[in-house]
Amino acid sequence: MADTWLITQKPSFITEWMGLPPKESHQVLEKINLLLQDPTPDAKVKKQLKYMGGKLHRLRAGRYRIFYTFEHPYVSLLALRKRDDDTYDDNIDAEFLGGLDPDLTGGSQPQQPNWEKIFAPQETPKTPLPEPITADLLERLRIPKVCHPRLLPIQDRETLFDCPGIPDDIILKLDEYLFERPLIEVLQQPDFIAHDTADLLRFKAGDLLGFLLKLNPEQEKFVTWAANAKGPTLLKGSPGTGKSTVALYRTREILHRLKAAGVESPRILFTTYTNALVTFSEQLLKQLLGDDLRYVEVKTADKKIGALIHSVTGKPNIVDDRDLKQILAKVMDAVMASLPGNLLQQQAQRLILERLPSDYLLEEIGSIIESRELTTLEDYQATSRAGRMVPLNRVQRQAIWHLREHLNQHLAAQGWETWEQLRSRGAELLRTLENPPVYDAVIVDEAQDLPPNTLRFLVQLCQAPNRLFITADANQSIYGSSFRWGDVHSDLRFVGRTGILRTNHRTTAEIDTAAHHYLQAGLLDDELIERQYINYGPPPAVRAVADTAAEGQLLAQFCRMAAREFRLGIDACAILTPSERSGKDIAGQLSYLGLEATFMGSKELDLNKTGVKVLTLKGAKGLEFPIVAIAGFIGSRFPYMPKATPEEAVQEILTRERRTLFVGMTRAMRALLVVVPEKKPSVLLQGFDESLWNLGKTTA
Ligand SMILES: Nc1ncnc2c1ncn2[C@@H]1O[C@H](COP(=O)(O)OP(=O)(O)OP(=O)(O)O)[C@@H](O)[C@H]1O
Repeated sequence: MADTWLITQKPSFITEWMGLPPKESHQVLEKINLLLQDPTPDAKVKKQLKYMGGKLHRLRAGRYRIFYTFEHPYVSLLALRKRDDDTYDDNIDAEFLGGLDPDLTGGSQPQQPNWEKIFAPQETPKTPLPEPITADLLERLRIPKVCHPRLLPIQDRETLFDCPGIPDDIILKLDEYLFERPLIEVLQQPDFIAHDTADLLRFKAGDLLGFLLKLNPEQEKFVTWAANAKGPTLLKGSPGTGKSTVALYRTREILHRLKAAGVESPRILFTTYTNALVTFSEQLLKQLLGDDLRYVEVKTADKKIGALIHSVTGKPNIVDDRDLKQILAKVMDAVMASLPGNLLQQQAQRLILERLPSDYLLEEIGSIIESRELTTLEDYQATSRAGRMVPLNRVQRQAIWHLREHLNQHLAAQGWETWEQLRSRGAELLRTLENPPVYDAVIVDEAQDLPPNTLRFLVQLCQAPNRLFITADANQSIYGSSFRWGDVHSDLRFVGRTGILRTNHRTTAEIDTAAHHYLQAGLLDDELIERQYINYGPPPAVRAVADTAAEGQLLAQFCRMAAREFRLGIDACAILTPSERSGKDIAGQLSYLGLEATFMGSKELDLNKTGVKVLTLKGAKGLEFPIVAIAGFIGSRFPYMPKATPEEAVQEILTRERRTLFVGMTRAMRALLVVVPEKKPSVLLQGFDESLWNLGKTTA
């Protein structure tokens, strides 16, 4: 029996095909059908070329050439080119290749956009369009009619990019069709699966909304891996290796398995870390599952805990940070007056309570005692406090325990509780409920920041440990300093079921390498993992600015020029800031400079909004943007260091904030700029290695 072949295609291939006139479009499709019967070269219609180590092939379809590769079961459609002369076959023009080296099987890099050009643009000559924009073409590309009057008169590329009132995705689609993308850039695009040419036709007619991403082999493995084992599965990997993507596909796989096993209405919980990620993941799951999304609940763990407590014991009353600090100040006298032990011990306890700032004390109580559900002083004395850099001996821990008791009494008297206490109450409630509202499967994405009590809650929500799937990257942990699976739950033993993804699909090798080098000082997970890349580009850049006005100008120029240089729209740009205030200031400044920009708090995040998105560094967790600038440090207290913070705690804060910056850097897909203050930059904004970062002339 003949082999069965499936199609994968690049997004630019689809646009090129959709733009063809009907006759040619049909002809190309017929040729693809032939290709699916047998993609091997015949030296006539199908020919093997010398590029990509002999993997690149071309197929003739009238005046068009289809460039493809194949490896069973996939025929991968890369590009469609109109060529009139037949001499083209073996010696493809250099422009089409865009720097692809015939002798190399991989590792070729596209031409690098030039940073100096981005920061000091000169007037560029107009590039005429290779063919006119016609109503027919716009129809074929399914560009809405309202846009036609503005697009039809355009004759050059620069005017196309500056066309007011036309959404970026439309401009980019037209540009993609009109200007051939060099093959080396095409190769960096993801592959999408279309089972057959009928799928392509359905997509063209608007009956199919999108295609599924083709996973790489290691990702494919973890979609099904250990699904029938006894315990849970953990998937680790650096940023951008596709952990969340695999979690989504695993959800689909579990759903299919549950249905195949006769579960009529499966219930799956998919938890993400932030509200923004809930919206994002829901959209992706909708594409993947269609109507079956109704079997999956997407929520943050905190929402789930809050809802359960609300339904069983009534609405929780959470104390806010300011009130909590006030209560701490209020109870301190009574705490000092009632310290246990002999005089010497009391003196030592008094000293530590005076020495540690209130933030540190509250964090110790919240993230160590409450989050770990430590209920006795003995348990607290025995706990490892990993990641906390101020060492505390037995007597000092006793002081903190004593403080915690007073604090809790006071909170209880007011009918208040902290988030940490609420999470513990949620976990406890599940343990005691006769019929806990469990799920058939629980997927936990970005688990590295979940406190132990929350993880326990989620473990208990899952009917069977083998239906628990967790993704995590300890180096991206920014909320807590400590992260040890062993502390968490006996059901969280992953021995033999821990997978690691190595290929970064998001960030270019240059940005990711520079970000990891920057992180080195704050590394939590020192397991050496060899990283592999799909994308290459220019090194990230650092620029120093004297004041906020100069910063605004620089950011506006960077966003405009980088968007153009990378053939992306301004929508592709994000600016990440250390605080909401600096984010709002920058958004205001960019708007003043004529660039559409919106600050988005994590609750009002709308990734479909046009213009530059300005977010806090923490709010950007788990998200990604093609072009990223990290800015807003002038006049901001970054990193925030409470007064009189002891030296060891300073180190702890610096390490954590270094990870925050690392998370921000690794949100970038193609271009990254870090803007630092010229005067007195924090130590975290110094020491960028010039072999990895473009430091420019203006850098401190
Ligand atoms: N096989 C693939 N082919 C093409 N693109 C991919 C593939 N796998 C993942 N991607 C893309 O890479 C990007 C990063 O994926 P994803 O968000 O799943 O990574 P992650 O490991 O969860 O990252 P982080 O830990 O930073 O949140 C996404 O744009 C995703 O669509």
